[in-house]
Amino acid sequence: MATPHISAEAGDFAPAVLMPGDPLRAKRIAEQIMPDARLVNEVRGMLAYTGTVNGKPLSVMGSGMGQPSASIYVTELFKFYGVERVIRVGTTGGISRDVSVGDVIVAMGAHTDSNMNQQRIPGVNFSAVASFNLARAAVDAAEGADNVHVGTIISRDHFYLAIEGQIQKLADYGVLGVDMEAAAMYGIAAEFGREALTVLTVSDHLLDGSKDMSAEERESNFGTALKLAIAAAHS
Ligand SMILES: O=P(O)(O)O[C@H]1O[C@H](CO)[C@@H](O)[C@H]1O
Ligand SMILES: O=c1cc[nH]c(=O)[nH]1
Repeated sequence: MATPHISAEAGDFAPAVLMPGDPLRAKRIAEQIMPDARLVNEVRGMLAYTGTVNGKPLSVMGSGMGQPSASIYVTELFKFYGVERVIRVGTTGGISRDVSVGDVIVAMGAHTDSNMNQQRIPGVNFSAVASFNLARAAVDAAEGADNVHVGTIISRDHFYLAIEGQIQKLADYGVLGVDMEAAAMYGIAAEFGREALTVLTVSDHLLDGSKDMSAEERESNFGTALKLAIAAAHS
């Protein structure tokens, strides 16, 4: 079997899939946590691996950047490969003054400026929320660490467009950070009755850029987020 974007065979994916935006980060994660990892997709360079962690099956696959790209892969994983859980493992720009570069955010809900979930239910502003069970497992695995925050983020379509006053207002509302995929992933999980969670490492801060990570650090500083994501995947 194959889909337009995934060439894996039926059964090639584990029930839980970790999804970083960058396919090369998927490769690094797979090599780091699964000595038995095997490549199951490379269509369009969107690398996916399946192996085991502590004897339990797990897959890792890139989602690409932005809600349309992530939506294609998450939909195909749920619809054609029987995947039950996706856990996004990504980077975020900090918004709240309570979060610092290097901290981790467990995203319970994702506001968005995108129209993707708006199209789902006529007349409804869809609430994009994480699986409570996955979030609880991730938070439990954090064991009260004070650099792990739980709350809302915003999934924006633009990476660069700055709208005057927007970030400050989001901070006023307690929004912890920004990414570009979570809201759509949560919407697709609701559509298919499956589970999704997003665990993000703060790579930069939109209100204070003095400690922002380098591009290289953004790709390698995700140890805590990975630990929480694996705990959620296997909960
Ligand atoms: O680090 P990843 O997972 O790619 O996540 C963030 O980084 C990308 C932008 O640089 C967007 O995909 C955003 O959501
Ligand atoms: O979407 C994102 C992700 C990381 N950092 C940002 O500033 N924005």
